[in-house]
Formats: sequence, C-alpha cells, structure tokens
Amino acid sequence: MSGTHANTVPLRMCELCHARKPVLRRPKTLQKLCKPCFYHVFETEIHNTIMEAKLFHRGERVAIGASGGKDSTVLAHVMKTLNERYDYGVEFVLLSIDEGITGYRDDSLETVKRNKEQYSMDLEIVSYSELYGWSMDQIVAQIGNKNNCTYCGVFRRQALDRGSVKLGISHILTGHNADDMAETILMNLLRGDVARLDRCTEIVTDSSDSPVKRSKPFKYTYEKEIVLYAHYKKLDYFSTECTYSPEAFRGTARTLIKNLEAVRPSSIIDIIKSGESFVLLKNQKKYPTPAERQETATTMATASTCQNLAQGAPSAFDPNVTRANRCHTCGYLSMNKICKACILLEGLNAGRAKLELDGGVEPTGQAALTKKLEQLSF
Ligand SMILES: Nc1ncnc2c1ncn2[C@@H]1O[C@H](COP(=O)(O)OP(=O)(O)OP(=O)(O)O)[C@@H](O)[C@H]1O
Repeated sequence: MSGTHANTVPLRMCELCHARKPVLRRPKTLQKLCKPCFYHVFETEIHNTIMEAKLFHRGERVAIGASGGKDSTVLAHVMKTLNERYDYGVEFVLLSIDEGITGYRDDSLETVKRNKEQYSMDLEIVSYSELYGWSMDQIVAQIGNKNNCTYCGVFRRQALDRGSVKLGISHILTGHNADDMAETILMNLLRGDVARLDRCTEIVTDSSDSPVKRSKPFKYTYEKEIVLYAHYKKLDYFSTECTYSPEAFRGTARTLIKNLEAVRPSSIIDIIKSGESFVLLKNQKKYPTPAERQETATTMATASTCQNLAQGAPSAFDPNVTRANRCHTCGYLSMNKICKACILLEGLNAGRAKLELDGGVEPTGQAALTKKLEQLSF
C-alpha cells in the first residue's frame, strides 16, 4: 500500500530551485527550501535592505557590536560574506563591551575572540570596569537584581559609542532583528510612548547626544531564521542567556510576539510595516550630518575619552561643540547637564542608588527608574 502511495505522490522539491530536496520550512514564509536556497534568500534579503537604506559607502570603517551571541555572530558572518560578494568596500571591525558578568560575558567574549580570527576582523574590547569603575557583577551586588537592565542598557549604549570613538569610527551595526523591532514597537505602543514609537522603526538611528550612528541590517530578519542560519552554517556562537533577570515588560512583549508568530508567521513583519506607516508629529530637531559626526568622532578619539570618563574628569573633546551639549561631569555628549550614565554612577558611587529606587511612591522598579531618566531636565 505504502509503495503504491510513494509511486503516485510526486517527490516534493525545494520551492525555489525545484531541483533539490527541501530540508527546512522557512519561518518567515513557510516555504520548503533546500539549504543553498535558504542561504541565498536569507543573505539576499539582507543585502537588499542594506542597498535600499544606502547603509554603507565605500572606504567606510564600520564597527559591529559583537556580543558573541547568535545575532551578532551571524551579523559578522553575513557582513563579511556580502562585503566580499558585492564589493561594498567596507572595513568591518568587531567591537565588544565587557559588562563584567561572570559566567556569561567572560565566556561569550572568548567566542568573539575566535570570531576575530574566523572573520579576519580587528577586535576592540571595552569594559564597564575600565570606563565606569564598576562591573555589572558589582552593580548587582549593590542594587540587587531588579533594575540592573536599566544600568546595563545606559552604560552599554554609551560604552559602544565610546568604543567606536576610540576607534575613530562613526557607524556601528547591531544585531537587532525583526523580532526585537516588533517587540519594541509593541512596547512603545502599549506604553503610549509616542516619541520612541516615532524613532524605533528606523533602520538607522541618529541621536544628537551621540557622535555615532547605529544601523540594524537585520531589521527585517526573523530571529528563527538567524538561528537556523547559524545552525546550518555551524557558526561559532555563544548561546547562554544573561545570568541577571531580563526586563520584565520586554519579556511579556516577546511572548506575545512569539504567540502571534505561531498563528500567523507574517505578524512580525506586519507589526514593523504598521509601525513604519504610523504618521506622527515629526520632531524638528536637527541631527548631525555624517560628515559632522565623523569629525566629532575623530576629535573625540584624539581626546582619549575613555580615560577621562574613568577618571571622572571634565574634558574638552571638541572645541566646536558647546559646553551646553556636554555632560558637566564626564564631558561626554549629553542633552542634559549630567548624562544618564553619570546620574547612575553618582547614585552608585554614593551608595544611594538602591535607596533612590525604593524610595518613590508611584511607579516602582524599572518603570520608576526609566521615568526618572526620561524626565531629566535642568
Ligand atoms: N556586550 C556587547 N558588546 C557589543 N555589542 C553588544 C553587546 N551586547 C549587545 N550588543 C549588540 O546589541 C545587539 C542586541 O543585543 P541584545 O542584548 O538584544 O542581544 P541578543 O539579541 O541576544 O543578540 P546577540 O545574539 O548578538 O547577543 C547585539 O546583537 C549586538 O550587536
């Protein structure tokens, strides 16, 4: 009976090449594909995203935020592949931030060190201890496990900027993927955070308090496909989750996205497309041009910003930028008199951080700290 059935049912072939047997069902489209066709569509979609957004220009040096995890490892691999295939003429450099998380970042950095050899890219490692005098382990020991993501997020953002500036680079890529972006859109929507909703769908984010622009070439790339790609290509990446507690609200948004994806795979892209289509009141703030950004990055590199921050010394990195744009404590670009990192550091250094976090009456925990940071104005 089964023999008869096998003779009558045509052998299903890859839905793209119709020549090879499929080995996987593509999460984004549910197409059954062979490995070469999956690699091809995966890489080509990223290339198209890069081309449409005009992400690079020839001769540019670009940092890849390399955590050793699946996203940034696949990012480094794909950027090397596409740079060679399409001759972008870009020099990629790996930039890692060592947050000082024992059993997590120390191990993942070993992966990045191997990636450096595997992809023949230079590697720069910048640590929280060196920049701020505090590792995340020490911060968590002081403030507990509750708000650590906020500290880590603020410090990492600035550390990536400072690492780039140290390298004289004004463009950094991160491995944020379509799932991350859909989560962020949903979170901003649910919080009513219209200002962030306006910016969070952009592939390139510019900020007036940063000399470095950030791009997300995986903006439309599904996390599940990144995992499949890393798996089939046998890429060397580190897969352990951070040992400290994750941001609770993002976790909720993530679960929601995963549930939506399970019943409707296009949900992730649909959320991003919807987010992109929202028409919001535009912020009229003028952001620096690429040339202005490059100039600032070079000037700041010369001024050894990292050393200044570690010493907490005010500095005059760029004579063209007025004092009003600088943090009065560390001298780094800031829209407020004191930058977010220094506010947090001040609390830590004075041993006040925990007291301040627990002392408020209305929103508590993560929400309270975020609100406090957002409302800063002097
Ligand atoms: N310690 C770090 N050093 C350098 N870049 C980082 C670091 N942590 C995160 N990034 C950058 O930010 C992106 C998003 O970080 P996130 O913490 O969301 O990790 P993730 O989604 O697990 O990504 P990955 O799989 O690359 O670790 C990463 O892909 C990477 O480009």
